[in-house]
Amino acid sequence: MPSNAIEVIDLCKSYGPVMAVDHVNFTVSTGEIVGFLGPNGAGKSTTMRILTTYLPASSGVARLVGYDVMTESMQVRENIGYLPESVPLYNEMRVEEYLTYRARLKGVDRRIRTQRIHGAMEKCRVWEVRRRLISTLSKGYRQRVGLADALIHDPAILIMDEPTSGLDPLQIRETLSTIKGLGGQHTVLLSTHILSEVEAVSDRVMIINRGKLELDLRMSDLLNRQAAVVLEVRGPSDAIRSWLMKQAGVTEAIGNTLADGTNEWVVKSDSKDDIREALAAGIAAQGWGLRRIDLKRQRLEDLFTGIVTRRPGYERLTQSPTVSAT
Ligand SMILES: Nc1ncnc2c1ncn2[C@@H]1O[C@H](COP(=O)(O)OP(=O)(O)OP(=O)(O)O)[C@@H](O)[C@H]1O
Repeated sequence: MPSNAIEVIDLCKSYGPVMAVDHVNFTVSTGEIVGFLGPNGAGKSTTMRILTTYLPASSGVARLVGYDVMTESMQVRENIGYLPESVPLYNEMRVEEYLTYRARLKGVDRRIRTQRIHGAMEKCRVWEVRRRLISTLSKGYRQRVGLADALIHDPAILIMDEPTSGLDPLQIRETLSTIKGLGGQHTVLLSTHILSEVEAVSDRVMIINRGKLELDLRMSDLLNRQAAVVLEVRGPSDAIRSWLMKQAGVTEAIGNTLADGTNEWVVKSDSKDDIREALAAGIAAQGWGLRRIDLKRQRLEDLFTGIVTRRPGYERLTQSPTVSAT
């Protein structure tokens, strides 16, 4: 199996004048769980529908486990499980009966069929409703039956479009824990609007906005990225600003005068080290009064809002098509 489960090169899709997917490049390594985020109309579903071979791209290349979505769509479908936002199920069938039907349709070998169906029902926690008519199931159980269906042929890649939409908080937690358990054995690409879901389950996050991939970042790197130090300092603001800007690692110092005349500073640094002690010592040595010093980590929500509303300082941060995700 290739080390990149998903490879997307310069992918474009236009609907008339609307560029729904605009020269998108990314790779996903085998076993990774990647959260695919974006505001409404960003191009998430279009990208996923191209990857799952339900929609042709206008140009560019997409390969899943090495198979091209345009020219090898059968092989792609054999290797993926797709959970669309609203799961199409046969209401008049019972859960196990439906999964047996789907396993047959997907060509799961008869000798291992029962084992696969039982395995998928256990993994997705639908064992207790296996004899129930699908029409009588709650939305959460229907979603899990859809997930069991997506898993039944043991696909290398799972693509899920808003898998928790419409679920209650307990069902969301259970679905997320099921998804997290799939990483390693399966490569997972999931789209969602809910940032905390991505933080909870993903190894990596990609943000698409107006068809363009704006961010592609490992969750572990997010923690180290652009930490800001918030300070409250009593002293001459011009002198404080120019002193702050001379300190090692400092890239930006934004001041704001508080009601009592003290200045609050948000200081950004590109250093991986915590610069608070050095700043505190330096401020004391200058004879200024330090009232507060906090480290503020950048959260996914800050990045998402910054990109979607195009705030300065939130530059595009993606891989080039030739750089591996590992
Ligand atoms: N069949 C279509 N015909 C014309 N335009 C379309 C079609 N499908 C999608 N679009 C447009 O393409 C853009 C991307 O849509 P897409 O559904 O991929 O976004 P999305 O990120 O999945 O949004 P949402 O989160 O709302 O589902 C939008 O501007 C949308 O209006």
